[in-house]
Amino acid sequence: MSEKILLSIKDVSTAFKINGEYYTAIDKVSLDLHQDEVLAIVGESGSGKSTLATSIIGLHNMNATKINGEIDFNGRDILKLNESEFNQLRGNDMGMIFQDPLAALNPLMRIGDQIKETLDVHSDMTENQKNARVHELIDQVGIPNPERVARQFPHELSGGMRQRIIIAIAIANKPELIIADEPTTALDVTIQAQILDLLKDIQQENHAGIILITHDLGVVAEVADTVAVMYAGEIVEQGPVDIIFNEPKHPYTRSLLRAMPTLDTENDDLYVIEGSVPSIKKMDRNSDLFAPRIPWVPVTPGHPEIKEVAPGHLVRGENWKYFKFKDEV
Ligand SMILES: Nc1ncnc2c1ncn2[C@@H]1O[C@H](COP(=O)(O)OP(=O)(O)OP(=O)(O)O)[C@@H](O)[C@H]1O
Repeated sequence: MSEKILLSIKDVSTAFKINGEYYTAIDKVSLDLHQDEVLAIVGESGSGKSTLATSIIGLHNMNATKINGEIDFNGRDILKLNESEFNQLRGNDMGMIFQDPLAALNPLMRIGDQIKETLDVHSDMTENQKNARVHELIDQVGIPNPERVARQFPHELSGGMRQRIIIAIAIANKPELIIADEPTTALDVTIQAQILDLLKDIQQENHAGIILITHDLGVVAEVADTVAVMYAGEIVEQGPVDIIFNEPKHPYTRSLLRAMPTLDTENDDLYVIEGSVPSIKKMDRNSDLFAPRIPWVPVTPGHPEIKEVAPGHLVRGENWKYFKFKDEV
């Protein structure tokens, strides 16, 4: 992992307008991403992972969204860019990979033309150079017979192949930052592993920084360098991947890890975290938002702050110091 900080997110909060009122979906999130780093953002559904991603890539309807804070990307505060500057940045410097490749591809357009569209920002490339680059990209994401595939339509490819095409589009302009939101969730397990290997290869070849959003800790273990655990729109723990897996501190991180299926766990032995992530309308931001899900632990009043407990390892609040699972009490 390089020393160079590519993306620095400082105190970013995003609120959505619902029936005329704003509700906070992410609250004062701060993170750094280095060049060559794969940062995984984990948490259950509704914890704010996608909202963080879409806040970085500027994909919100600003009539109904308020974003505060600072997002510094290569020295520019991207929250201050106008729409056309943002579009330029997205096409060139940031690549995005989403969960559902079918939704992201145009069903009526040939694969090659869809990849080529991304290259159109380069007015200096000739048509032949673009075609050659399209074939090179299809080859780079591990699809055999690129000339033939370039002429095909999305429905002619399998789900795994389509996700490879999305990755080809995302890396077409060699972006420095790639944001992948649940890139393997829709795929079966063997294909998942191949796509993760591919992401890892690309990160090594292109020296990109990758933000990988997932609810799957198996995916995290496979590819991440660092991890940020989100709950109810906040980071509750953050650190290098081996620390998060081997010395997790926050009760939420420990619960997620305990709930993680392993090869030797029988399905009915799986730990279940009580309750669910509250809706943004019901979050009391003056409290410990995870506390209601561990009701046997005494509640500390007020809102817990995040603190560094060891170099590069941050944990929110103090109750991790005496937290025990219910069956250990
Ligand atoms: N456009 C929106 N308008 C109103 N509320 C929203 C909007 N987008 C997300 N939310 C709410 O913000 C909270 C965080 O959602 P978000 O999708 O970021 O979570 P997530 O961790 O990515 O979950 P998932 O894995 O299900 O996508 C949820 O309570 C969600 O209902």
